Amino acid sequence: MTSYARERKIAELAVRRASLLTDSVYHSRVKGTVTKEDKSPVTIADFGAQSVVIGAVLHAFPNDAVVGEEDADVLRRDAATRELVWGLVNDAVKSSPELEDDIGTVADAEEMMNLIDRGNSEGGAKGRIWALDPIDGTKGFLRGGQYAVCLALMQDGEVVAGAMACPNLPVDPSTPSGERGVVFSTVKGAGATVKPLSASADAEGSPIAMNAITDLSDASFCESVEAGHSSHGQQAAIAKALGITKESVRMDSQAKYGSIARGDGDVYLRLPTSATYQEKIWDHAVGKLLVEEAGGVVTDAHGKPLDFSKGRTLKDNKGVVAAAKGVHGKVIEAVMKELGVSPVPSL
Ligand SMILES: Nc1ncnc2c1ncn2[C@@H]1O[C@H](COP(=O)(O)O)[C@@H](OP(=O)(O)O)[C@H]1O
Ligand SMILES: [Mg+2]
Ligand SMILES: [Mg+2]
Ligand SMILES: [Mg+2]
Repeated sequence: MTSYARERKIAELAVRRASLLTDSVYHSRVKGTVTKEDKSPVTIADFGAQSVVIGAVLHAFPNDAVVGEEDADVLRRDAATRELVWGLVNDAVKSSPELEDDIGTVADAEEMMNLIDRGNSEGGAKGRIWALDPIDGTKGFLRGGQYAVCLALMQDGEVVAGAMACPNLPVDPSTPSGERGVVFSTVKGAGATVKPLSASADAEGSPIAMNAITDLSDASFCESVEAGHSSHGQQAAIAKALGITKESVRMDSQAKYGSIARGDGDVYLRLPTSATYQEKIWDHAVGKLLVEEAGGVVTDAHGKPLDFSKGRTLKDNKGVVAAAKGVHGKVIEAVMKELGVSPVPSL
């Protein structure tokens, strides 16, 4: 049994280095936004972060595969955008020379594009495969909301370790106007931790745990900001049926998983808005393990475990429901009722 301690450390260093890059773009006027074929946005920061993270992973584990959200097609065609991204990547690598032994460097723009394209694994049920979302919540990133740099390792189709940087999440949830920027990390069976992004790379994280609630009347739930990503209307109806009285907390990205994992909220609902959309593995891999390791349960809207072994998408699942162990069953019952489906026999 491997402890995945090194994988956890490398993942943390990788998302930290990438988040320096994304944070600099977040605070800059130039976001270099391009619209993808599916009409969703991607920015120079998404490309830069994908290159930095894959460079780090492959420096430490050259034989591993990566499923990354982005590819370098646009950068190969468009020299101006390529140069902008290369400037960011070069700065991020140069600003952390002490990390070179662990996570390497990126030599030039050509290597940068090749690294981005190494995220082309088809995923699957065999071997070591990393799932990477260089910026999860790109719309939030552009709007000035939450976003996250998300990385997880899957072994034979099961998520076993990962790290997630959330540069805009308050370090202390009770002081939202205070310092921002945290990094979560986790290994299956070893718990989950959080620490400020400002802490040194070697600093120990603090263990996190979900609120161990059994009664939902005092619970709070979170959901996407984007109404197109999950059904706000159905989620409101479910919350009402469960006796949840607090307003939903709307937040972009897998920061939602991090928030409930550290007890800022209790339930994350993501009910599909379309019958055909397939959730992407990189939108859920690290978040799911963080919640489980903090004492929660994560399934799809029908109560089925999320199956990461099916390729780049969770094609056998619909939606996501994450909640504390003591209430997850009740939440699923309410979801099924709202969706008009009968519960699976195991529940
Ligand atoms: N119709 C849809 N249903 C569910 N998720 C969707 C969607 N269209 C896009 N997404 C995903 O929603 C993610 C953001 O989730 P959230 O709304 O929780 O912030 C996006 O990640 P990116 O921002 O990495 O592209 C994208 O992959
Ligand atoms: Mg995207
Ligand atoms: Mg995403
Ligand atoms: Mg993304």
